[in-house]
Amino acid sequence: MKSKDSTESVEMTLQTLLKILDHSSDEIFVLDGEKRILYVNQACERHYGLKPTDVIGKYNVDLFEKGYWKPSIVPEVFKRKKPCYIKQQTYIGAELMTSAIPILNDEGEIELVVTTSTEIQTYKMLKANETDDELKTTQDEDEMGRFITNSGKINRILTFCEKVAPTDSTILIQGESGTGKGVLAQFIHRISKRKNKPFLTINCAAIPEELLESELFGYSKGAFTGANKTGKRGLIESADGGTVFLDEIGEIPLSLQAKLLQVIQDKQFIPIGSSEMKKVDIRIVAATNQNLIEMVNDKKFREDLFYRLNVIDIQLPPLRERKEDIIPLTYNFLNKFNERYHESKVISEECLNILIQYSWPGNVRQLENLIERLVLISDSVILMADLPEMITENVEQVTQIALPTSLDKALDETKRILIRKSYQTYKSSRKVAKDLCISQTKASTLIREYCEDLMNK
Ligand SMILES: Nc1ncnc2c1ncn2[C@@H]1O[C@H](COP(=O)(O)OP(=O)(O)OP(=O)(O)O)[C@@H](O)[C@H]1O
Repeated sequence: MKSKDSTESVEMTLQTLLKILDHSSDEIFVLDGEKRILYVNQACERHYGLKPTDVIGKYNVDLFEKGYWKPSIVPEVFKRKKPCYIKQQTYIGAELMTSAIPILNDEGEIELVVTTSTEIQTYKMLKANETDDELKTTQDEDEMGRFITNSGKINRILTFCEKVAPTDSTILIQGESGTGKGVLAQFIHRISKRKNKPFLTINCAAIPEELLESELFGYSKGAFTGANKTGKRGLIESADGGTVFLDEIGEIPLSLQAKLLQVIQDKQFIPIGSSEMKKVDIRIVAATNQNLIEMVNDKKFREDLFYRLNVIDIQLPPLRERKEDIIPLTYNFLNKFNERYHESKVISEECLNILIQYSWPGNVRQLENLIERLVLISDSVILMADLPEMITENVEQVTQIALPTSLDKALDETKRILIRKSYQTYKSSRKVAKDLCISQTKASTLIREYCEDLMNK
């Protein structure tokens, strides 16, 4: 009797087995002999910001070429047909120790490769002799210009940046606050031929008007009372050969705009108090969350400067218009703050669902700040209850799709959420149709079906 009980207790269904694999802290990744991905467990989401369903069935090389991880262990294991070990870095910031074990068939050909990846951070946290400073420097260097995204829109922008980065054209990045304009500027610098020269940033809104000129252009000795006796190089001169990122360019006073125009047009300027013209070789990337055209119309921004800055214009969409980025960014920040605070917090699926639904008025910066706070205040698993009310009160109740019981139900729920959100914003079937790229007839039918309670509000 006793032995039957114990046999029963170890009997496992496929579902139980999959559940066990999904709860492994390590990533398990299985390839077939054609290097196609047969299986990956949930850890995949933590490491690459991709759901297992986005990965299974794809060829390994296709994901590798998109840059989700580097380097690849697969060519080596297929070549050697022996277990291989490697250190990898994923594009959302996880560092992995990966082993790949080949399983051979009777002919000695590779039938399967089972790859297991462990986060190195777990070991780093145990290494008491490693100083915080050491950790931070390597991390900060790695992070510079890494633009985390899973969005088609952003990927098109990054491809465009790859085309324009090698030129010296001035670039204007427009987008709401916190969308990543600064990160994009660094990305452009990092892939340009100026990458080994300085990348210097100045926030035109953060420096008082009277100091901005000397910060940008510097001054000669004795230029004004209180000035440094030896004079001072400005940011533009210090960045010679590199890139100057002028953040919040809309705030630059009219009085300085002509001088900036001269730098862009003629690559030269005169420091305060000097009579000597200085030559510089810089590329300017500017950013703003203001409507510069309106400012030009209101005579607050010089038209000639606007056209000079706007040679290449990039519009960075807000986070609510690229919700596919929420998961990879969340895991990226989770990795970053877990490492910074020596924690190993994980996030629950219901919590992730709420983050996806929220509209993020403060964009990526708001998400980053929230994840930092959650890493500090939550227990080992970040739960919905840890989220601030401001977020939970402003999302649709979607917990029921966290674990959908069927594909139809999940699709129906997604449709309901999208249509209600769009209708609440636009209140017209024509605009909803445009917003969701469907016909107006279809929009009207869906509004009647899902938004009855909102129609007379
Ligand atoms: N795609 C991204 N990948 C990783 N981090 C990002 C990304 N986008 C933004 N961030 C992070 O979000 C924060 C805000 O980004 P950033 O300062 O570049 O935004 P911004 O649009 O320049 O904001 P502002 O207009 O207020 O200056 C930064 O800490 C940045 O590291």
